[in-house]
Amino acid sequence: MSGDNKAPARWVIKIGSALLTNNGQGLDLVLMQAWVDQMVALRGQGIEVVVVSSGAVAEGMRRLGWSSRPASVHELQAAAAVGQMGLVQAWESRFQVHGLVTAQVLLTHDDLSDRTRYLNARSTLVTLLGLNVVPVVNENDTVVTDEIRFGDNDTLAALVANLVVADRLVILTDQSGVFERDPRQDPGAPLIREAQASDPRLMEVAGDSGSGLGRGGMITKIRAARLAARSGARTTIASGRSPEVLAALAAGEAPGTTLLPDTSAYNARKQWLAGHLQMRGRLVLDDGAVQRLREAGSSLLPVGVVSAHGQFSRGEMVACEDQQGRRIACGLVNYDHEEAALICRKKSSEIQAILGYMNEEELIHRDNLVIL
Ligand SMILES: Nc1ncnc2c1ncn2[C@@H]1O[C@H](COP(=O)(O)OP(=O)(O)O)[C@@H](O)[C@H]1O
Ligand SMILES: N[C@@H](CCC(=O)OP(=O)(O)O)C(=O)O
Repeated sequence: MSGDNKAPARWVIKIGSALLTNNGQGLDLVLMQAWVDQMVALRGQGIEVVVVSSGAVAEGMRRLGWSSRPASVHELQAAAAVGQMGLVQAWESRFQVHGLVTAQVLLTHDDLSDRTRYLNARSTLVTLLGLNVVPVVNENDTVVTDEIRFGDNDTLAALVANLVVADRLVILTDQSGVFERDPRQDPGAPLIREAQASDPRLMEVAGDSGSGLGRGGMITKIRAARLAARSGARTTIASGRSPEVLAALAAGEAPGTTLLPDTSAYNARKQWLAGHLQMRGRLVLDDGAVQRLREAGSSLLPVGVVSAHGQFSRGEMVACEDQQGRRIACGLVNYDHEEAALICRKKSSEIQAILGYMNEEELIHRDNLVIL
């Protein structure tokens, strides 16, 4: 089993309110188009993109002619409902320039804490990515109550990064990154270029939101980096106004502040996978496949799979067993149960002819496989 192609990289890109709405003056359509152009280029390089877009409340306030953030939850929710229309219209039309379709995904805390809803949210997002659609995520502000709200989209973006097991979380904001002191108070403060996400000093330098529009400030961004690190994602906090910031990241440059997971991204992701997703089915492997998985750390190709059991969708967790029923590994599968049944024992070069399309040449890529 070799499967040497890299699994598609996956980035979650979060854009904050002040940045997106030009400090509350209205959606910055020029900047949005610039990010969209770069995201489309990322996709051309094999990087799947999920957008987490704030700005519903800020845009709703502007549309309703409110100059200060209302105190009552109901008014905030009303503003979010108005503003969300503007947000999704703007994203959809910017991506349409490139012939791409977007999808609105509104999530609440319950969606990510309940096991079944978590897996449904995951399947939907992974399916959308498989369909070449760009998901645009926000909190479902109109139905959340204070006790159950994420409150800030930094946390939501990190949980989405966990959900889709992203490689990278990019938080675009109105500052160039994390500074040693809030640059709104001290414009001379030096920029922190790189740190471990877990570094306790970060919590000391990070302050609240200085814009009055965003909710989180730097504290929630650092916490988000820690959450994202659990599933192996590195986080970049950078200025969304810096030209070509996403393209620079894709080119291997490090604009802004990079916050790294403690263990290698690979190990963190594997540990997280092992503990956080429910098994939805089983693949029975032949002896050769068992040996390649254990000894060579290879991907699982369909040719080494004898049979598929259970009702799993693409992107869900399945167990890999030997023919005596011993569990060897588990991992995120690239095909659903019907497709898997059709391609078992077949060479990857035959997938296209059998299914009429090919997602990936492996059933489970080694990056998404945990050997037990
Ligand atoms: N150490 C720090 N480095 C950079 N910005 C900081 C820091 N501490 C606090 N901030 C504030 O965080 C703000 C960004 O957070 P926020 O307004 O919530 O943005 P967003 O809307 O992008 O989520 C910055 O404008 C800045 O005033
Ligand atoms: N769901 C809210 C998100 C508010 C929020 O977290 O804003 P930010 O701190 O700018 O990312 C909205 O769309 O207004």
